[in-house]
Amino acid sequence: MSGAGARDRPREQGGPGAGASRPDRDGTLSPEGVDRAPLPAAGVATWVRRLAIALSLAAAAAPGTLALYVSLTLVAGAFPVVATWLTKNVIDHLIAGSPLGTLAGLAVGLAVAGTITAALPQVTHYLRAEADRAVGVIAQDRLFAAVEGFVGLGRFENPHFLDRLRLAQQASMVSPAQAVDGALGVGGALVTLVGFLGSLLLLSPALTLLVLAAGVPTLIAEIAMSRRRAGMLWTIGSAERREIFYSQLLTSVQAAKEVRLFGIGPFLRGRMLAERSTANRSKRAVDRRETVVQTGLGLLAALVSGVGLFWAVISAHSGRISVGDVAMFVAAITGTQGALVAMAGDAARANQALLMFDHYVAVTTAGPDLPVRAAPTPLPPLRHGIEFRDVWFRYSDDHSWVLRGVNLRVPKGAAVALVGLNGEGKSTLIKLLCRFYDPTRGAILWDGVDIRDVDVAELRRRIGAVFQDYMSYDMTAGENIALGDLTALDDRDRLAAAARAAGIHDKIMELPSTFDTLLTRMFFMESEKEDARNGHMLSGGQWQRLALARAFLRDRRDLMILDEPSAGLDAEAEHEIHVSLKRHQADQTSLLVSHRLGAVRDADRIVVLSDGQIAEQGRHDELTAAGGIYARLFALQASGYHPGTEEARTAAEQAHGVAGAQAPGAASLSAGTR
Ligand SMILES: Nc1ncnc2c1ncn2[C@@H]1O[C@H](COP(=O)(O)OP(=O)(O)OP(=O)(O)O)[C@@H](O)[C@H]1O
Repeated sequence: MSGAGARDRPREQGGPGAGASRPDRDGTLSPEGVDRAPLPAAGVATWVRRLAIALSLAAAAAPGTLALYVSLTLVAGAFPVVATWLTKNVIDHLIAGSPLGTLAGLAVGLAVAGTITAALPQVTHYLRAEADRAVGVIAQDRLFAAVEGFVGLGRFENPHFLDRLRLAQQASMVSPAQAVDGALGVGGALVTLVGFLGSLLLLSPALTLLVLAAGVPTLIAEIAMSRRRAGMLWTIGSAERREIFYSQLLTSVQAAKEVRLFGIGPFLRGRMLAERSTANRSKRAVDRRETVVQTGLGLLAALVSGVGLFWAVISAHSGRISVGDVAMFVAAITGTQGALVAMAGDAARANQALLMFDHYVAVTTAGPDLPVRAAPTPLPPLRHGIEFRDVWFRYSDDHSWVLRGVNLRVPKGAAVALVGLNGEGKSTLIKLLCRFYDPTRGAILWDGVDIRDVDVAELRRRIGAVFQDYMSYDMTAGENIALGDLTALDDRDRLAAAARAAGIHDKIMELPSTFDTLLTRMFFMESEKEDARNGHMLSGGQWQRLALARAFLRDRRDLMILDEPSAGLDAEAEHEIHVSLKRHQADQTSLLVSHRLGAVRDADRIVVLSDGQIAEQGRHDELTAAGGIYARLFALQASGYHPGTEEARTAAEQAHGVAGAQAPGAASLSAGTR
C-alpha cells in the first residue's frame, strides 16, 4: 500500500481498547511496552523479588529435594572450618606430647570431617540436578502457558519480543535453578567465611580486616562482570537469531530446492558466519575484560596471602603463636579468600541467572497483548450478520495504512467473496475478523456486539478457517484433520466426513495405515525409513485439502473463512472443492478470498478491495456490467483461458495497467473461469 498520506490519517479512536492495544513503533502490542525494555538496572529490592520468584518456582517444583539441598549446602559450608580447627589441634597436641587417646580422638574426628567433606558435594550435586529437572519442567510449562495466552499475532512479529522470548526460553531451562544455586552458594560460602574470619580474628584482627577488604573488590568486580555478560547476551540476541535463521535455511527441506537451484548456499553460509562473527566479537570483548579483571583479583589475593604468611612465620618464630596456629592461619587465610571468591562467583552467577530470569519474568507477567474484558459479553450463534464499521488498520505507526475506512456487511447465510490485487488487505481484513489484531480505528461487530467485548476463544470457536499460509503438521493424517476440533480426535467417522468434504478421503484410504499414517519423515531413525507405513509424503494440493478438511471438521461454526482455499489445487480438484464448499455453504455464512474469479462468481456478494477501501461490491453480473476493476480482472483471467479471442485481448490490454502485479497468478489461476 502506498499513498496513505496525511490526508488519509484518521484521528485516533478513544473507543474500547483503543490506544491500549495500538501497536507501538516496532509492532509491540503490549500496553506496558515491556517487550522492548532494555535490561533494567536492578536494585536490591528487584534482585530480592526476582530471587523470591525463582525460589518459589523451585519450591513448587521439588519442595523436598530443595529443602534437603539447602540444608546440606549450608552444612557443607561449615566443614572446612571444622577440619581446619581439628588440624590445628592435632599439630599442637602432637608438639605438646598429649596422650595417645586424645590424639586418636582428634584423628578420628579429622577423618570423619574429611569423609563428609568429600561425600557431600556428590550428594548435593545429585540433588541439584534433580531440582534442576523439576524446575525446568514447571518453568517451561508456565512460560508456554503465558505465550499461549497472547491472543494476537503482534508480539510474534516483533523482533525485540522474539529475542526476549528466546532468552526467556533459555532462562526457563536453567536460570531459576542457577539463581537458587548461586544464592545457596553465597549462603554456604558465608558460613565458611564467618567460621574462618572468626578463627582469623582470634589470631590477628588487623589481618582479618585486610583479608576482608581484599574480598570486597572481588565481589563488586564479579557482579559488574556478570551484568556486562548478561547485557552482552541481550545485545547479540538479534545477530544470534539471524544466524539461526540462515542455518535453518541451509538445513530445511523447504528451502533445499531453491538453495540448490539458485546456488545460494555459500551466500547464506557467509551471512550465517558473519552473524556468528558479530556475536563472537562481543563475547570476545567481554571475555578479555574478564580475563584482565580476574588476573588482577588473583594477584591481589596472592599479595594478601603473602603478607599474612610473612606475619604468621615471624609471629611463630618469636613465640607469639603456636605451630598449630600457623597451620590454622594458612588454612584460614586460604579458606577465607576461597570463600570470598566463591561467594563473589556465586553471587555473580546468581546475579547473571536472575538477569536472564528477568526475561522469563517479563514474558510470563507481560499480560494480555490485546485488551481482554474481565466480564466478556456472551457470544450467541450468529443471527443477523457481521459488520466492519469504518475499519482503519495499519500494522504499526511506522507502517502505511492497509485498511482505510472499510464498511462492510456480511449478512448471516451469505457467501461473500473478497477480491483484489496482491497486498490490498484481504488477508488483513480476515485477520482482524479472527481478532489476531484490533482495528486501529473503527469496530467489527458480530450481531452488533464489538468483537473486542467478547471472549476471544469463544469467537474463534465460532469460526472455521483455512489460511493462505496453512500449516502442514508433522503428524498423522487423522491428527492433521483432528487439530481442527480435538473432540474428534478419536472419532473416525467425523474425520472421514471432513476428509470426504475436502476431497482427500480416497487418498487417505490409500495410505499404508490410512488415518494413522505419519505424514512426515522427520521423526524416523534411518533404519525405519524403508518401512512403507512410516512417513508418507503428500503433494502441496493434498496438504491443502487436509487443511480444508481441518476447517470442515468444525461443523458447529457460524462463519467459514477461506483465504485462497484452492490456490494449490488442480482444475478438477478445484471444481470438486467448490461443489463441496457450496454444499457446506448452503445455509452458512462464509467469507472467501480468491484470485480465481471463476470461483467467486456465484457468491451472493463480491467485494473488491482496492487501496485499502472497498472500491466495488455487488453480484457477478452487476460488477461485470459496471465495467470497473472486477470486470477488467475477470476479463483478464478469461483472456488467459481463451487467449485467442479479440474481446479477451482488448480486455487484457485494458486490464494491464491495473493488474500487472497479478499477472503471474492470473495466468496460473485462469482455469477458474469455467
Ligand atoms: N504482519 C505484517 N506486518 C506488517 N505489514 C504487513 C503484515 N502483513 C501484511 N502486511 C502488509 O499489509 C498489506 C496487505 O497485506 P495482505 O496480506 O492483507 O494483502 P492481501 O490482499 O491478502 O494480498 P495477497 O492477495 O497477496 O494475499 C501488504 O502491503 C503487506 O505488506
